[in-house]
Amino acid sequence: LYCVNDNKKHPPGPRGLPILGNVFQLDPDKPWISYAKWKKIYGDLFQLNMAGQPILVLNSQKVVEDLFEKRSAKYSGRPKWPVANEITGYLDLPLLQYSELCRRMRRASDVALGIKISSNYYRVQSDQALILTHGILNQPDKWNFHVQKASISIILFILYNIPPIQSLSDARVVFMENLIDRTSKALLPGAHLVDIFPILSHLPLFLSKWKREARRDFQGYSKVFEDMFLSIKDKFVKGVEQPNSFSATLAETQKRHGMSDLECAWLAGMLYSAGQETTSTALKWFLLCMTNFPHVQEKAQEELDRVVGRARLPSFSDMKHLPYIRAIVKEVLRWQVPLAVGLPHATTEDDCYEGYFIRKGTICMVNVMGLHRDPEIYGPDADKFRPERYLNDEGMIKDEGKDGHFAYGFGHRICVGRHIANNSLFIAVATILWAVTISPVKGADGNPVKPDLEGDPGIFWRPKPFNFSTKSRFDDAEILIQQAWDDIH
Ligand code: HEM
Repeated sequence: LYCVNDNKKHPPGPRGLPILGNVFQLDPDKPWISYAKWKKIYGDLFQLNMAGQPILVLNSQKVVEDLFEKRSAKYSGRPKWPVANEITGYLDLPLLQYSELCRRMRRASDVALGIKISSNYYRVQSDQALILTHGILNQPDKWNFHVQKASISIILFILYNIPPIQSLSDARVVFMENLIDRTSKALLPGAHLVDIFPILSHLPLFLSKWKREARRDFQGYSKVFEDMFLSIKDKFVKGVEQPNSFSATLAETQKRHGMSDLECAWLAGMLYSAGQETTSTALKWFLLCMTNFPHVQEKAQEELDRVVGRARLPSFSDMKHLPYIRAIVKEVLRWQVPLAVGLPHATTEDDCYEGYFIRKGTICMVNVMGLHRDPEIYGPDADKFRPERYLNDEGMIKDEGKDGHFAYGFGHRICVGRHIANNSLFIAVATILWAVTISPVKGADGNPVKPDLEGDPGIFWRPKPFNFSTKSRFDDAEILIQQAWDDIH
C-alpha cells in the first residue's frame, strides 16, 4: 500500500512526559476507562507512547474491521515477550509472532477444534454441566470451586482424555497452574530488566540469570508435556483404539501439518491455559447475571419448559430450539467480557491508514469493553444486560453463524477454541437453568444482597467475590439431577 504520508504523521494521542510518554496516564487496572476518555478527544484511533513503544488503540467497529480484519496480514503479530517466550521455548501459540509455526499450529488447532469435530466433545461437556449443576444445587457456597473443577475437567478431557479431576490439588492441575503463574508474572510489563533494555537478551548465557532459569524451566515443562502427548500418540501409532481427544487428532494429522513432537506437545499444553480460565470466567459472570436479573432467568426457564419439558435434562440436540439460552451466552460474553482489552496484536509491516503512519512493531489494542458498550453498535441500551438484542422478531438468533460480539478476538488471531467454548457455555447455562433457581442471599437485615456489577481488575475481568442461594426449580429436577449424577459416578 502506497503511503502518501511523507512526513509520517502519527495518529493523535495524549501528550506525555519526555522519555516515559503516557506510562502514568493510563489506568493500569481499567485501561478502557482511559481509552474512553481519549476517544472523546482524539477519536476512534489514537496512539500512546509507552516509554518509546507506540501503542495504537482501536476504538470503533469500523477501525477494527479496517485494520484487524481487512488488513489482518499486517496486524496479526504479537508484542515481544522475551522472558515468557524463553520459558515456553517460543512454542506458546497465544504468544507467538505470526510466523510459519504460528500458522501451522493454528491450522492444526482448527482441524482438531473446528465446528464439526467439536461435537466429539458433547459428552464431556454435558457430563460436566450436570456435575456443575449438582454442585451448585447442593453446595451453593462452594460454587467457585465447582465452576473451576468443571472447566478444568472439560479442557483436560478434551486435550488428553484425562478423567474428571476431583480436587484442585490434582498434580496435573498444580503443574499447569504453576506454568501459567510463571509465564503471567513474566508478562507483567517491566517484570524483568530485559523488557526495558532488549539488548540484554543478547548477553551470553553465563551472564544472564533470567535466561538460564527460563531455559531450565522450559526443559522441565517440555518433559511433562511430551510425556502427556506421546502417551496418546503411542496408542495411535500402535493402532490401539482410544477415545477422541485433541492430542489424538493431532497425532493423526501431525505429519500433514509438518509438526514435530515437541511442537505438538506444547500446542496441546498451552491450550489448557488459553481455554480454562476464560471459560470459567464467563461462567462466573453468567452466575452473577442470573443472581441479579431474575426476569432473564424466568424467561429462559419458560423456554426450557416449552422445548425440553420437565421429564428429561436439556441436551445439545435442543440447541437450535433454545435461542434464548444461546442469546444469554452471547450477552454474558458481550456485557462482561473476560478479556476486556483482548490480547495485544502487533504490526508486522509499516502501514498507512487515513493519512496516518503506523510503524512496524506498533502494539495494537482494541478497546473491547468499549466496543461492547458502544451505542452505535448495540443501540442506546448497550450498557444493559439484555439477551433479546440477539433475537429477531420471530425470537430466533439474528445473525446465525456470527458471534455478535468481540470476546473471541480478531482476524488471523481469532480464538481457535471458540466453538468449544460456546458449546461448554451453552450446555452449562441450559442445564443449570433447567434445574435450579438462583437467588441473591439475604443480608443481616433480611434484604437480598445484590452482587457488585464491577469486576476485579487483572489480566482477566472477573466478578468480585459474591454469593447466591439455590433451590431445585421443581421437585423432579433434583431427583433427575441426582440420578444422572449417580449414573456417571
Ligand atoms: C469463553 C471462553 C473464551 C474466550 C472469551 C476466549 C477469548 C480469546 C481471545 C480474546 C483471544 C485472543 C484473540 C486475538 O488475539 O485477537 C483468544 C485466543 C486464543 N484462544 Fe481463546 N477464548 C476462550 C476459550 C478458549 C478455549 C476453550 C480454547 C481452547 C480449547 C482457547 C484457545 C485459544 C488459543 C490457542 C488462542 C491463541 C490464538 C492465537 O494467538 O493465534 N480459547 N481467546
